Amino acid sequence: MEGAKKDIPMIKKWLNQHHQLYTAATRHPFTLSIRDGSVQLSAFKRWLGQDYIFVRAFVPFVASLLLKAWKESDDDSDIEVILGGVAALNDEISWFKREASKWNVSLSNIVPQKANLEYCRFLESLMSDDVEYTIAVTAFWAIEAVYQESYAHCLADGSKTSEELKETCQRWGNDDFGRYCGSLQDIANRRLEKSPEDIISKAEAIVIRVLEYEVEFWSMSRGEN
Ligand SMILES: Cc1ncc(CNC=O)c(N)n1
Repeated sequence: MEGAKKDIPMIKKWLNQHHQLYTAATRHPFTLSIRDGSVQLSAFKRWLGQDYIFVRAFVPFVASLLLKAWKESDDDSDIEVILGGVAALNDEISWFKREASKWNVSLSNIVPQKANLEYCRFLESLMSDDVEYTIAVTAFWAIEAVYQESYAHCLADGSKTSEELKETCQRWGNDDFGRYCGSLQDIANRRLEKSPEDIISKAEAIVIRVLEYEVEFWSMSRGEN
């Protein structure tokens, strides 16, 4: 395990090892249906309302991550990258409100579904002071990367995404968001490289859980659970 393998960034190794699960999250039937134009409006609206709830819970998670970065990071630029994520979320919340009114979705009386509640509870567990910065920033990368990959694919060659859903896909599928996810991946890899084995395996387990929660979230949007 020492030597040759050391030069391969940790996240790259994990994405190879867990390729099937990563593909399940980033090429899910829900986003594939957006891409091929067959998505049901009811499913899209369900996703929109549920994701608004998720994003509201994501804000305090990112705030807790900022705090961890400030206390534990060895590189000042981490704060700036994460702060970019906060700025995007600020925009995103306004966008959800506009998009919801466009589709006649009421955001005030949405009942969070089981998969969403469980994912939000997981986020909350990561906000604890006991969770190391390295673990939390790796989880953050995974959460953002699934949306980036999923929605970029809806805009890539051969997509038949309807005009009215392109803006949604752009939100996470645009090149800036892609570069931002790349910066998060670099941060996570840099931290993991300096981490002891127990932190590395904890981070890997967390990434797997994020991917599983994302799969469940997409399936929930299709009304499957
Ligand atoms: C369920 C889920 N996962 C990731 C994201 C993307 N991050 C922030 O918007 C999201 N909106 N929803």
